[in-house]
Amino acid sequence: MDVAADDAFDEQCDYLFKAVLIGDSGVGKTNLISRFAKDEFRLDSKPTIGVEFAYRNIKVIDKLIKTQIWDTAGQERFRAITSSYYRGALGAMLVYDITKRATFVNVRKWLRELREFGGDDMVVVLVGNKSDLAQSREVEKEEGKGYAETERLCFMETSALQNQNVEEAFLEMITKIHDIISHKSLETKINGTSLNLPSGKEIHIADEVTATKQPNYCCS
Ligand SMILES: Nc1nc2c(ncn2[C@@H]2O[C@H](COP(=O)(O)OP(=O)(O)OP(=O)(O)O)[C@@H](O)[C@H]2O)c(=O)[nH]1
Repeated sequence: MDVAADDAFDEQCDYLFKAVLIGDSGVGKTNLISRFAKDEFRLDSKPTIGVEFAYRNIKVIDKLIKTQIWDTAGQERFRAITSSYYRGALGAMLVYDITKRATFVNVRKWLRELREFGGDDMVVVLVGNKSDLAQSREVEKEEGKGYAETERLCFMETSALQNQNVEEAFLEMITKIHDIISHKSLETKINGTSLNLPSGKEIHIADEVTATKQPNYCCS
């Protein structure tokens, strides 16, 4: 999409979603985002410091959705303030490296943080990245999948390097968020309150969809 087309999309977009990536340092968060947002990959990428953003515009059914994707450092000393990182996020990708067991063990720690600071309706996708390095695998696919099922998360193995399942993982998350938003909008309309902003756009952030307490959505 060129800049003019991007501006036109902004004018017409129905939803703005915020999504965050979390996981240990070096698991490939930055490269997953740059693959999805710009179709780029860097073998020599440096650790993220603070927070970075990327955007991707897509159409889901009849709605134009702009997704703002937040990337922060896996390393504690470079991390942004946790509560503001999660604020307003409707989706999260929790990433581990299939060749480093410690990054999978730490998924539990990241999930605790996410459940403490994130919204209750947040769509969470557990991602085992670097599937191109299957010969050095330390976490079996079934183990990742099993853990995701236990915790009611979506699950996918990806390779940012080979561009495998990256689009699918992000689209799974965005489509699920869209489903929840559509459901909530319907509920709101039935209850007689409009979510429309003065501009006529329905810009959704977490506060508008966390009215009821529910567990995180899973892929079933
Ligand atoms: N083989 C392979 N290498 C990858 C893949 N994704 C990322 N990498 C490499 O892994 C290293 C770390 O990638 P990053 O994307 O910077 O990792 P990160 O999770 O953002 O790291 P922090 O910013 O420190 O939290 C880089 O050398 C990447 O080139 C992948 O799918 N396959």
